Amino acid sequence: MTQHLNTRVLNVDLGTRSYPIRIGARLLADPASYRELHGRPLKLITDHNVAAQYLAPVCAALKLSDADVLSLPPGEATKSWAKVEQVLDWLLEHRLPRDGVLVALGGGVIGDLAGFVAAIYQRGIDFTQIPTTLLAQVDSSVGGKTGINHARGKNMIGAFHQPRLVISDLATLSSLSRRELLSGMAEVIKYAMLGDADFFGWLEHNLDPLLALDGNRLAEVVERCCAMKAQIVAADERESGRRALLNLGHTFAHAIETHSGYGQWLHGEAVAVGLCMACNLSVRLGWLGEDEAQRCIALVRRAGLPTTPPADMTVDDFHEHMQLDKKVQGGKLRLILMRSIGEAVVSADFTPELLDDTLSRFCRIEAK
Ligand SMILES: NC(=O)c1ccc[n+]([C@@H]2O[C@H](COP(=O)([O-])OP(=O)(O)OC[C@H]3O[C@@H](n4cnc5c(N)ncnc54)[C@H](O)[C@@H]3O)[C@@H](O)[C@H]2O)c1
Ligand SMILES: O=C(O)C(=O)C[C@@H](O)[C@H](O)[C@H](O)COP(=O)(O)O
Ligand SMILES: [Zn+2]
Repeated sequence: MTQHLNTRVLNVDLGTRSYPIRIGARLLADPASYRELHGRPLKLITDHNVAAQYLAPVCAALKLSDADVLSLPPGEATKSWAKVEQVLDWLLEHRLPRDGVLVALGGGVIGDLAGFVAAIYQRGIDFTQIPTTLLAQVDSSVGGKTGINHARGKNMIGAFHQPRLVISDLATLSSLSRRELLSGMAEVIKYAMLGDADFFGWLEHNLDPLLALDGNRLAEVVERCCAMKAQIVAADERESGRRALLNLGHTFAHAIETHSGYGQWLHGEAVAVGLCMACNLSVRLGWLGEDEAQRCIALVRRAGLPTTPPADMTVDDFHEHMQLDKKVQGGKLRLILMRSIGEAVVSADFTPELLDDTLSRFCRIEAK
């Protein structure tokens, strides 16, 4: 990875629960990154892949011993009740007190799991995010949505629980697999589509160096996305209004992830398809220009992300999973749709027929 900008600090403004997001290179090994945690009892969870690369410097910086660390298997299956129980048992066995802090070192899976455990352990303790994937740095480490999956639906069990501190070390992105990097890019494209037309144009121009891990551009992406998310979360922490815009593409995406049993499709890959489907429906409604939809789909494709759902998925499969979407209100599905590039809206103003037209257009086999 090439040159980085200096450390930048953003703030998520939530009154007494406000917290900093530190973004920079080589923060992870620097004890000063964690000054808010000094003197607090700490326990850390991570996954085996991340542990192999980054656990030693974090333990040195935080003065943690082996007994303070629990490493779990990598992958979406770790966002489960079984792992919640395992982490709770481990915290109790090691007697983490209520003034202790649970540290999450890893991607969105570890962050979502740790946040949920922290929300319920002894009725709620502090937690800290050290995100190591692009997806986690631009999205999951910020905003306090925590939770696990259920066989019937993605993130169906969880809590809003904000971290106390987020440390995003950009240097960790250099060891990410290409597939995981691209998965994070889907959420980046989402931000631009839902709320920032200039950023969308910037991404069109800078995609190639970004995917080649240009440090300055990656730093800019993480900063811009976190700034946008911090602002939205500060205004609507519990998604009673505009926070739902961050769900652009996600109703379709979660249906794909649930259908495929979690893990076969990465979250960002499913989001990429969901973005294309949201564009398609928005065009059918006459809200989004066909040319703008094509620009969005072209960017998703150029980023090496999928644009169609799994070949075995039917219109009925989508309906079944979408009924359980958390944005259903008064029995009516609400979707995030596009008015233009940079302007998304939460809407139930589509007919079942139009939605079916979009689903049929994307499903390659007939309904069962
Ligand atoms: N809470 C939220 O607001 C929010 C937002 C977006 C996504 N999510 C959730 O986040 C999860 C996906 O997160 P993810 O994409 O980070 O996946 P992940 O946590 O599974 O990490 C991806 C893979 O990369 C490995 N890895 C992590 N960091 C690495 C590094 N620096 N170098 C090499 N390998 C590394 C991991 O071991 C794992 O195998 C999904 O469950 C999704 O629902 C939550
Ligand atoms: O932070 C949010 O709000 C989001 O919607 C961000 C999404 O990228 C993320 O995937 C989130 O976990 C989805 O939340 P859900 O409430 O639809 O499960
Ligand atoms: Zn997401």
